[in-house]
Parts: sequence; structure tokens; C-alpha cells
Amino acid sequence: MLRIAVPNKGSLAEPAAALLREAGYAERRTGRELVLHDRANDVELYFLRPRDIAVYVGAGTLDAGITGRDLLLDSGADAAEVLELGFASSTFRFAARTGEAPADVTGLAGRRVATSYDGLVRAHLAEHGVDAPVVRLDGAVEISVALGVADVIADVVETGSTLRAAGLEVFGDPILRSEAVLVQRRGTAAPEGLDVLVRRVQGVLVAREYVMVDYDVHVDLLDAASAVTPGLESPTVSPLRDASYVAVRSMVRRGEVNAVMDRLYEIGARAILVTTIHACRI
Ligand SMILES: Nc1ncnc2c1ncn2[C@@H]1O[C@H](COP(=O)(O)OP(=O)(O)OP(=O)(O)O)[C@@H](O)[C@H]1O
Ligand SMILES: O=P(O)(O)OC[C@H]1O[C@H](OP(=O)(O)OP(=O)(O)O)[C@H](O)[C@@H]1O
Ligand SMILES: [Mg+2]
Repeated sequence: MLRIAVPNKGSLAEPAAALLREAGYAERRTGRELVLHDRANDVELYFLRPRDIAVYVGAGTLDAGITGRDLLLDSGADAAEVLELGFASSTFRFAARTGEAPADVTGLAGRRVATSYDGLVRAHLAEHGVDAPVVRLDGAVEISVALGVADVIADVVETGSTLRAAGLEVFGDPILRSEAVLVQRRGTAAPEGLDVLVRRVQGVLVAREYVMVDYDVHVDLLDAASAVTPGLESPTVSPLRDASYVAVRSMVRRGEVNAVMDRLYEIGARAILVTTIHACRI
């Protein structure tokens, strides 16, 4: 039976629960349940603090888990990424008081750096040969400069609005680009049942990213229209009763579908229909 670690709090919790729900796994009924035996799918779901997930998976206590790349690297655990999950996307960056930021990390020698990700920050400073004291805080790191416990911070940045509100600005290159990831223990064979979880999750991600497009087009225009909708392998082309027309069906990226419809219409395609994909195995 596959034992999966699932974030129980914070930014990762709700999207991780949604992903597993769409992938057909059981959902916990209350926020207090710590373990859920999903007999129908032969998995056990353990609801853990996001920061601890890579630790359990790295130790081999649990078979797989959902966490953030930043948390995975910060933990130093023996866990490795299996799949990017496309949510909780953020960058991890240095920031200082607006107008007082050094050009890059090399300007940090001797300056106090506050962060919740001290493993990540110490490794990054060491990599650049910078000797700077790191102040480990649990959260709300942006306020630490105003409160005088640090000179700069290193923290998760998504929109940047928390930084701006605290009078800070980013500097230097991003330390990391992070998103939610599925992890397994590093250097071991995939645990039994992980392939099914991966296929199911990939199916959800593809169903979210693509829509199905159907249209009718004159056979003379089929090549031009197919070039606009090449699909994943090749579009499905079906005959119509009027032999001079065909029906075409193809997957298209959701974000591109309106531009694709415009081009198809210009080419001469008609009856262009877009439908959502509920689930799939690619
Ligand atoms: N505003 C945000 N936008 C996108 N991803 C975020 C954001 N805040 C945190 N994350 C991501 O969520 C993960 C952190 O999860 P965690 O639950 O520890 O922190 P949190 O969401 O800040 O919750 P809390 O600090 O309230 O416990 C990291 O992978 C981080 O990159
Ligand atoms: O760039 P933004 O869109 O403003 O998002 C980034 C902020 O979101 C998270 O904070 P959270 O609300 O989780 O509080 P925390 O500092 O206590 O973790 C993160 O730690 C940043 O502070
Ligand atoms: Mg937070």
C-alpha cells in the first residue's frame, strides 16, 4: 500500500487536496484527521506540516509526498522530485529596504539575513563565498528589517505585495524558482503503486491545461487547419455525410484556445466547439 504525505496547512494544503480529489482519491472530512486509509485506491494519506513532508519521505517512512521545491531543498532531506505540480509557484529572493539594496549576494558580507529557510540561505551564501549571519524566523519575515533584527531578508515572493507593504525591494538574481512538487525517496526504486499515482496526477494536470476543440472544415483546407491544431500526436479526422467536409478533433492549450479559434475561423473552419476535459490518461 502506497503511503502519501499531504500538506495539512498553508498555501499548499487546499490545492494539494483538490489535486488528489480530482485524481480520484478519498478526501478527509475534517481538518483534524491526520491519517486516512483510502481502501478503494489502496493508499494511506498522511496529513502533515508541509515542512516535515520531505523529511518523512527522505527517511523512507512514507513513500511519496507533496511539498514545495523550496521546502524540499531547505530540509536537506534525501528526497527527490518526481513531478512538478503547477501550483504554489513562487520565487525565493533576497530583499532589502528600498534604495538600500546591494547589487547582489556578494554585497551581503557581514549583514544579518532573516529567513524561514535557513538551510537554503546558508547553502546559497556558502556557494557564493559570502559570510553573513542568518537569523531564523518562523514567518512574517518581511517585518524583521523594520523591527531591527536583520538588515535584509530572504523569503518567498509571489506578487511582491508583502514586500512592497513592508518598504522592501528585491535584489540580485532569484535564489530559486519554486512550485509544488511530488517527491519520493532519493536514490531508490519507485515504490510500488507510485506509477499509478503519477499517471493519475499527470492526467489531472493535462486535463487542467488542455481543452478539446472540434470543428468542421472543407477537405481542401484540412492541412491548413490541422497545422493550427496539431494536437498531442495528430488530430482526429472523421468523415461527414457531405464528403467535401470533415470533422476535426484536437487538444489545445486552454490559454491559447481563443487565438486558435480566431485562426481556424479565418482559414474557413466552422462549428468550432470547445469542451473541457474532465480526466485523461495520456
Ligand atoms: N504567497 C505565496 N504564493 C505562492 N506560493 C507560496 C506563497 N506562500 C508560500 N508559498 C509556498 O508554499 C510553501 C510553503 O508552505 P507553508 O505551508 O509552509 O507556508 P505558508 O503557505 O506560508 O503557510 P504558513 O506560513 O501560514 O504556515 C512553499 O513551497 C512556498 O513557496
Ligand atoms: O509576494 P506575495 O504575493 O506578497 O506573497 C509572498 C508572501 O506570502 C507568504 O506569506 P504568508 O502569508 O504565508 O505568511 P508567513 O510569512 O507567515 O509565511 C510568503 O512567506 C510571503 O510573505
Ligand atoms: Mg508562509
